[in-house]
Amino acid sequence: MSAGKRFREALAQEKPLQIVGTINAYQALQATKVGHKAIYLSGGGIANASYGLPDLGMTMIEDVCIDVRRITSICDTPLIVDADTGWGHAFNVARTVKEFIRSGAAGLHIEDQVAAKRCGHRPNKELVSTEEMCDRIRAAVDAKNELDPDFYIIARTDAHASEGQQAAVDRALAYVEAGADAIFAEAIHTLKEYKEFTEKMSVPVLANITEFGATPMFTTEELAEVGIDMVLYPLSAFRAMNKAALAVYQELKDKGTQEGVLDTMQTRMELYDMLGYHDYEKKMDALFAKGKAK
Ligand SMILES: C[C@](O)(C(=O)O)[C@H](CC(=O)O)C(=O)O
Ligand SMILES: [Mg+2]
Repeated sequence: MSAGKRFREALAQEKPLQIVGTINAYQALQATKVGHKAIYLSGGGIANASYGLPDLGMTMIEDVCIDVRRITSICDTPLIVDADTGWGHAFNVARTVKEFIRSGAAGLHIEDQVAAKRCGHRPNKELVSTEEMCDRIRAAVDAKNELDPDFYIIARTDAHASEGQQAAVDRALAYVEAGADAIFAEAIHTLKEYKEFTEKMSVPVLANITEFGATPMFTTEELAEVGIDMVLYPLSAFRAMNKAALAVYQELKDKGTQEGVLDTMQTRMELYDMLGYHDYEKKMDALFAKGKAK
């Protein structure tokens, strides 16, 4: 079953479908173990974690594909990937889609910002025209139909901040018309506004419940009531990991021992269990010369 198909099955099973950010392959395993049915690779997260850069459109397609492959090679949970602005004109967008599919992704979101993009929750975002964004979507749909027709194309509009709610809804309607499978309404402020989206769209709508941004932390229950189909938590675990790591570095520097932060750490056994370490070890002992010699 293609990754796109697996994502569509997950979407049919859970409403709203929680899509949780997994910054690397290990986190993908952890999210899956907990029972999450869909995972996400954040563009901001790749820029921050893999390159130490801000989320300002500085990473490129291959930078992203490297991280996509790392996750999909070890984890079957369908992965939605942040394609930012798609890295160029329509032909580039088509390549982006094909490379994502070849890398094992289940879907992507592509946004209507200019190439010099910003995080969706920061001021002064600039958008391309509705026509140019529709070209991006048409190119994406055309490309996925060649490789995986179930690959899921989510059109993100950042228009709410600069053009207002009505313009954002109008743009989203045009994006659906252009062939988007779903709409990502970015940086929305109220449940009422989400409801306007879900009532007007003939396709599923995604709410991005990222922390410390423009959108309050609405619960899945509240979002379900206004018809939201997918809820994204792009960087929640990443932010927590960062804070935990900083505390460990600080503790080592200050105290000369990690004793005081040991209870914040996953144990060796917990780590190994997640990785199936012991199964690998058994295989090693059974199959390979070095193991047999012991
Ligand atoms: C979803 C997002 O595009 C991402 O890259 O994860 C970001 C998330 C964030 O910065 O909190 C965005 O909303 O622009
Ligand atoms: Mg992003």
